[in-house]
Amino acid sequence: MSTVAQGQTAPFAGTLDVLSRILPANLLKPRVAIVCGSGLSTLASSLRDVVEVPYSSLEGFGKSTVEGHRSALAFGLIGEGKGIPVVAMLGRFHPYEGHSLSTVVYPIRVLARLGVRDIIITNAAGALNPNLDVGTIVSIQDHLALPNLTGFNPLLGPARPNYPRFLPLSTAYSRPLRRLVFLAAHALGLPRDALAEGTYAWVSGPTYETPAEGRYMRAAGADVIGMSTVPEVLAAREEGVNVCVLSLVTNKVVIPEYESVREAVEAELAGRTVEQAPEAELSHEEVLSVGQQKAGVMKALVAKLIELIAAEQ
Ligand SMILES: O=P(O)(O)O[C@@H]1C[C@H](O)[C@@H](CO)O1
Ligand code: HPA
Repeated sequence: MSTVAQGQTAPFAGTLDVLSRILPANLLKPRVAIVCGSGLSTLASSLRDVVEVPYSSLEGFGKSTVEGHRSALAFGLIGEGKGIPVVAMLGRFHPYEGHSLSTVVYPIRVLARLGVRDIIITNAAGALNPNLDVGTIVSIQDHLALPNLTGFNPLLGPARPNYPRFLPLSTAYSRPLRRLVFLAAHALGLPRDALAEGTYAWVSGPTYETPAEGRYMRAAGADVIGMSTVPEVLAAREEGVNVCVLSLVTNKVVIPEYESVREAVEAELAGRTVEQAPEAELSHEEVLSVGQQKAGVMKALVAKLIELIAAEQ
């Protein structure tokens, strides 16, 4: 198995050939794709007649090395009767794992070549917006990607025939799909505050934000923050696939008010005590455990959304 270096010709023909030999005809042309975020692989348990294909058998695919991410594609059906053919990525690649941006987005380009028209990209994210509680699902309507703006963008490279040189992103997050997300939540009877709308900030990780960085991204207009998704969105849009992103809030980003230690020490020396907020630290274990606990609602929402997408055809 080799991954895709920046600027290298991608091995699509080999990857598609392997899939065409493994998959039965009714699963070979998935209509919708799901990308499962951290702790969210169970989203694929809505699928029936599943055929799993390990990434290790697909040329160009990397290996997910992050806990909470598996390394396989799951092909299956959702819904009654003949069912809707769906493919789920049980694990994604992040640049912080050492993968090139070309490897990060390679599976998205393969899914587009299989015929996927709509992609539902999920992730675990921290809330910057203080009104968002842990467990809330945020339907993403826009993004803020400092890495893209400063030269870390998966679309960098020579112009290619049949691809736009300058991809517009003002409508990257499909309004028709966002409408269906809210209709799906309604159909499931979810409480109003279970689903919000907002802007996703992409950071490279693997460090979590400092308080100052959290304040900065919030002031810049982001509601949630995470280390994935945006490269996949760009590749999907470049391939002409409609994009829906759902973020599960797994934690509130630690943004304490600025606290002066000097004032605390001066108060202490003067015999006064000053209340200081307890210090808190985020861990990936916390992200995963919240993701796993709250995956049920996300799973129901994604399955209902796919049914509504199919019904609109
Ligand atoms: O793959 P996602 O974006 O769901 O994973 C999030 C971001 C980091 O990879 C990790 C941090 O805990 O979870
Ligand atoms: N910051 C960045 N990435 C994340 C977070 C966070 O708070 N939570 C889950 N992924």
